[in-house]
Amino acid sequence: MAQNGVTNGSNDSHIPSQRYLSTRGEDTDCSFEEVVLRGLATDGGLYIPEHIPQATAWKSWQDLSFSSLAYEIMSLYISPSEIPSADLKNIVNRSYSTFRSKDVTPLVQLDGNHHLLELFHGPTFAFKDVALQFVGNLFEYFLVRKNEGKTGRDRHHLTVVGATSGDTGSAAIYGLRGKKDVSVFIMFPKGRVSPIQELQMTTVLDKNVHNLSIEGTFDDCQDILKSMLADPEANKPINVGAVNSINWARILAQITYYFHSYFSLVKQSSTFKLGDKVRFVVPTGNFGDILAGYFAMRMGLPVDKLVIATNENDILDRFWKTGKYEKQPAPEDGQDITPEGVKETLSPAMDILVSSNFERLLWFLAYEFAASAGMDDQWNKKQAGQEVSKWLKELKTTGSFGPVYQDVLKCAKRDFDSERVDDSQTLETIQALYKKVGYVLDPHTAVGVAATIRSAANASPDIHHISLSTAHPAKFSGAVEKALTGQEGFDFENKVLPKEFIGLDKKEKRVTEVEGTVSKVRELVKAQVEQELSQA
Ligand SMILES: Cc1ncc(COP(=O)(O)O)c(C=O)c1O
Ligand SMILES: N[C@@H](CCOP(=O)(O)O)C(=O)O
Repeated sequence: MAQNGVTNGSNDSHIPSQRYLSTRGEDTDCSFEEVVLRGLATDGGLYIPEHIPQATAWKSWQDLSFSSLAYEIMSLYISPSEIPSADLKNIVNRSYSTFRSKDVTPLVQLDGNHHLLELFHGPTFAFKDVALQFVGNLFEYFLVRKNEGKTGRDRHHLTVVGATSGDTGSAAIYGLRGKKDVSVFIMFPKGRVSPIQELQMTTVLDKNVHNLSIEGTFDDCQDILKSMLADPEANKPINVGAVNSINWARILAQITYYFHSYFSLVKQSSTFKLGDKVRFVVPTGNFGDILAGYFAMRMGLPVDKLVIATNENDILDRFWKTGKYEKQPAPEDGQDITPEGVKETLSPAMDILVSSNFERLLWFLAYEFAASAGMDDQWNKKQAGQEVSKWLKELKTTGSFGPVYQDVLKCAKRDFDSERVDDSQTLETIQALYKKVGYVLDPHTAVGVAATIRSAANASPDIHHISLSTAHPAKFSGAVEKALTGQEGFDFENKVLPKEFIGLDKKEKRVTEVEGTVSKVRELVKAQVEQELSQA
């Protein structure tokens, strides 16, 4: 094995690579490396694998460690001709060695058939670490390989630009800080991330890390990012890459914990057997986390339903109820003005108007609809790409599309349920669970737990629910203290706050305020990268 886990030859290099295509159908036959380094497809769509692999041997994975399981799953999507097996194992092992829990993502029983999947034991205390520790090492791997024997300006330099409502930013920074040949720029909406989230980002002073505070919402930051990625010519000479869940590697890495938690449930519960179906409930914003569950299900994991839990920014919940995807709901009776923009809620990481990964699910729904015509796979794929392009164009120009065909909505409802949880229900859920079992939920997880309680009321009593716990409660002290101050035994400073967060506010910070336009952000990024390269 050479530097940073890159090997030069492999016995398995004859195996053909899994190929990828864009949801808009114009960008096809791409390698895993191209997909990861580009982030967004060249036609503005999102990359998906040409085929969802079947995990025929999934039952034999039940005793594997988290890293070994991740390796097995990823091997089905990344051919050893692209990343030799020994290298992939090395990348995966290094990525999960930074987690505080030996199980990486432990499963905790809350109550009867309700379990909580704790995804916050990584460096930044949020579920994003599971993917971004891996993505950081993956970028490094590809860059080391590309730059072998090259010096100075000949080296390939990657400029990662990210948009965050709080968690992706710090997880990306911790995944990439100090790495060679990479610069990281994270845009966050000024005043709309929690104080701890902002400190987690702005107190990282590595030379390759830059925080940009943008006047506007998360959607504004995401739009700037997408515009930059869609115009590589204007970015020249820098190569812009993505760490948001538009990057396929993010989704891929998240598939592991659906399988892992399923196997943990089999081990922990006397009433749940290998092969039984489970419901996963996922607090949802950009639709990345739950999409990984969809892939797990399509690979063969027995899933009864995937339950989308939204806050008051409920575009997805409205789609599942009406088949219409619209940024703003139509005014209710007696209300003549449609409320404008995103709502600020107690679960700010999900304060999103448009969910970027929903486009990936739309492609699979459109493909299934096309396949019912009985034509061949190529035709179905072409139809799916055209349909998705049409829907997304309509969304861009009118702010909505749909209602989609009844059969498309039927397929969506077969695999998913949806629940909308408002702020008062979020607070009630944090309080009720604390009183019942003494467990402190973060507000995003509470949205999921409230949805689980509703889902359980409508499901067979035998069905087990796994709620995804997406962040540590200390990241959202405002909501947690609002719900629990005065409750017996509640002591935020001494019982909730992890030692890693103490004193963050006293540390030196670095952040730049930037006007929220593509041209201003691009200008700043280019100038900064030029400076970094000239000093390298
Ligand atoms: C704590 C937390 N929960 C839930 C979500 C929603 O996840 P997704 O955007 O993948 O749907 C996010 C942000 O992405 C988050 O930071
Ligand atoms: N909630 C996210 C928003 C960005 O989502 P991503 O999963 O697409 O990166 C955040 O915390 O930044």
